[in-house]
Amino acid sequence: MTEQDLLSVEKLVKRYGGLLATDDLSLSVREGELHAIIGPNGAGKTTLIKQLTGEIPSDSGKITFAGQNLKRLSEPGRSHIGLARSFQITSLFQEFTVLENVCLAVQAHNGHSFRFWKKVNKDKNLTDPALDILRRIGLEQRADTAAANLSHGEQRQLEIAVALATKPKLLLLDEPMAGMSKEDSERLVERLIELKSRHTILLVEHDMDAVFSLADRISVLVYGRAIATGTPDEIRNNDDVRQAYLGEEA
Ligand SMILES: Nc1ncnc2c1ncn2[C@@H]1O[C@H](COP(=O)(O)OP(=O)(O)OP(=O)(O)O)[C@@H](O)[C@H]1O
Repeated sequence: MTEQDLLSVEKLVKRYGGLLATDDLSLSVREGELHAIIGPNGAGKTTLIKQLTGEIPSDSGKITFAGQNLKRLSEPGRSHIGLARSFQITSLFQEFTVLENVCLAVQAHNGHSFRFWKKVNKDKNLTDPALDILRRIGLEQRADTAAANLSHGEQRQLEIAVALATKPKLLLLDEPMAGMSKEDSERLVERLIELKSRHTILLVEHDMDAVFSLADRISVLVYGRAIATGTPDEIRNNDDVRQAYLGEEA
């Protein structure tokens, strides 16, 4: 671990019965970078994200985030110190508007309950930061639309907006482009280029065009191990990566 590292993963292990989903994995995310994790299906990307957030326990190894060992920290505790995963569509309040969803997340992060949800879109302490986030993610025109009436791509943007409401030090994005049209993906890439100037981001994504245009560094996971970490050019030209994963695509 170096001083630049916001997140450091050392010799992390997760077993599912006889299967090593995370196999002695070490990697780090530097403050300010967008670090992408790629790898074939079943490589262990989602498992790693879940270990980072605390959704599943690790069998061994160490995760250090912002100078703190995460071992004894619960999922909400990790979110509180700035580790935020973009929420899944299923966790959005579908009948509430876009603005209300983000206001509720701002309110929850400020430590208040959802009791007064009816008033959230009238409270400037909530609407000001929420509208700022919606502008950054490109959803401000949809502020008054019910989440249920958004397109798939817009719902994915709203998930990221909800995660941003927790003021994360590190934003974990697990396949944000999944299920999106090419146009929506390209639009989201533009937004992420803006977001990455203000946030450190760990991105798990199958869309290689998005990964190679966004990432400062890329780690390639195969069978739970990082076989390479480097800049997009280094990864493109790495023979092990080409053989194991990218083939002629790179
Ligand atoms: N709850 C579970 N119980 C048993 N095995 C699991 C469980 N979750 C994941 N696995 C296995 O762990 C390995 C890693 O899965 P994981 O979902 O982390 O991979 P992934 O890289 O995210 O894949 P994808 O790109 O398809 O999303 C796979 O072999 C998967 O079958």
